[in-house]
Amino acid sequence: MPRAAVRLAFHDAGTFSLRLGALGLPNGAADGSFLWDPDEVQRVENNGLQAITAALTPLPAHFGVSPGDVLQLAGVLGVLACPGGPRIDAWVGRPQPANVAPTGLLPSPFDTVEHLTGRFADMGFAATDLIALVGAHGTAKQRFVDPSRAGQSMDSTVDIWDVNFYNDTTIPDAPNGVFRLQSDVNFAHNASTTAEFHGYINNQEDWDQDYRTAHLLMSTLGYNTADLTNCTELMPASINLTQISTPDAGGRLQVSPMLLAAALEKYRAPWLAM
Ligand code: HEM
Ligand SMILES: [Ca+2]
Repeated sequence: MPRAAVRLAFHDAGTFSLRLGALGLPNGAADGSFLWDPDEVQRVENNGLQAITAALTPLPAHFGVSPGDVLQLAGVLGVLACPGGPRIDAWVGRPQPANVAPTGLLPSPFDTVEHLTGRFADMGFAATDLIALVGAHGTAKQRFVDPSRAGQSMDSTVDIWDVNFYNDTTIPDAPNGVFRLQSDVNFAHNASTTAEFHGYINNQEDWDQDYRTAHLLMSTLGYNTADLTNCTELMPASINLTQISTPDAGGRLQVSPMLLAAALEKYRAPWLAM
């Protein structure tokens, strides 16, 4: 469910378009329109997001808040639920969705790098933001790109929020059992993105920082944070990966299941008590 929440947060924000906005046309913001327009999740590009959308749909009415706040908070919590996932600043106060999300704007794994960087620029992202954001595929699985390999993950440590994705996507052959999206492999090698992509290999600290900045921007696309309220202090603490793991011979962190269970307990406790 946390993986789906992160992807949903992206699909909610990923129909934002500065160009459409400049023309005075509807430009899907990070407005939770998935929880408001029952048809949106039926679009083919949103396959796999049905369960998380159904789980979140009753919450705006239940809590008396907007769909955008519920959906984007779920995305921030989804990242935080991953061991090692950073605490992204959380903002609330988005108004009700103003319109159904425009179609044809979400990226396909078969789009060219040029198209994808253009689309992200139209959302307001620099190439660095895009390359930091796709690092979320380090905790992603695919089901619909190749159904015969459904359930395969996009890096070799899918349960952990780490930078192995960048290495696993760059090396000539995919590690055993890893499914690489063509678009991610292209980012690793294309002249316009390869420097950013390589910059995150073995560089957890820079990635965390850039990811936090870019995800915050993503979660507020279409809004000005001056009109929103920062509620980051209500978020649970993140799980510090280095405290619950030891590096193996290859320098990769191996998580201790016992310490991970204890950390998850600590993470969930304040929320379960509510
Ligand atoms: C170039 C842009 C992107 C493309 C082409 C892309 C494409 C995809 C595809 C094809 C899948 C697999 C869907 C399936 O078959 O089940 C996927 C999964 C996922 N994507 Fe992306 N994505 C992009 C950017 C992002 C961004 C910016 C984020 C979040 C910040 C993100 C988060 C995820 C997550 C978390 C999953 C896994 C969902 C799950 O396991 O349930 N993606 N993406
Ligand atoms: Ca939306």
